[in-house]
Amino acid sequence: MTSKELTQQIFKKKSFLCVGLDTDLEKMPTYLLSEKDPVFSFNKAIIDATHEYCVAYKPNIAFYEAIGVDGWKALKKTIDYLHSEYPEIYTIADAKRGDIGNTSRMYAKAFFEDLGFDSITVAPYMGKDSIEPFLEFTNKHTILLALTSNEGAFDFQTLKTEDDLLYKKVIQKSREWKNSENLMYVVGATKAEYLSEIRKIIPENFLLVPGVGAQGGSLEEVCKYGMTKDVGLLVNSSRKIIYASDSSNFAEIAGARAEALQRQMAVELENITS
Ligand SMILES: O=c1ccn([C@@H]2O[C@H](COP(=O)(O)O)[C@@H](O)[C@H]2O)c(=O)[nH]1
Repeated sequence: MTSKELTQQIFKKKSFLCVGLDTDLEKMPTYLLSEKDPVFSFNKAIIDATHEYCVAYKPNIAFYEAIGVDGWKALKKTIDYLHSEYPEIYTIADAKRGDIGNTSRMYAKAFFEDLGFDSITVAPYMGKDSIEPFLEFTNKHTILLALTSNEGAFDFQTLKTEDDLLYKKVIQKSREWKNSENLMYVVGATKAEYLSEIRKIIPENFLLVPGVGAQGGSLEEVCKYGMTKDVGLLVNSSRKIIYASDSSNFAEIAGARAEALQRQMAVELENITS
């Protein structure tokens, strides 16, 4: 999916919500555990109940890898289900990959070609040749970790270099890479006050913003500092939506949580269209 098509979906659905599919056998309703594929059953129920209110889903690959082959099968079934039932939905593999170029190319093939995700998150630490293999893919996005939502982001990302903070250097440098128009960036909602500075460097790129919900980030602050005239935001919430309840109507309650966030987003979108 292109950025333009994603923006069209955002205005159509009045939502820039991304629902995180961080599916954990220990957190889902226990009655699902007797199903043949509990991870897929849970994901399907969440997707069916929330798809009206969001434009993207972001399975975090760690949750699938953690349960081995069954996890990979459930991930594949989930992405195939999205492609067949809701092809207008944007998909993000939150995999945080990146390696020497030869290996990065294999990661890119796995997530873009085999699984068919629209985008993947990558770590910038290994530099240009570790990211460019991902950027070669047409109509696919590579989402670079810029300023993450966790406390440890301050260990390295905000270190002063001779001319700028490290995370800003990462963003600036990435703009020189081949096919850099295919880049998006991760900026944590818990770091919303940094967004105006970030927008000075990348006024137009999409930002994937995790951290609203369980991590306490504010949607209003993210919009105030990070929203562009074309929106330019995908705001993710995982646990607060998918584990809103562990009763038999968990999906309905997740749907209500997603709808509540979508309504706040519709108000924010009014501000840029009126
Ligand atoms: O900076 C980052 C980068 C990625 N994440 C991921 O997003 C979700 C957030 O989940 P919540 O339950 O809404 O807190 C999760 O998959 C993280 O690994 C992030 O939080 N921060």
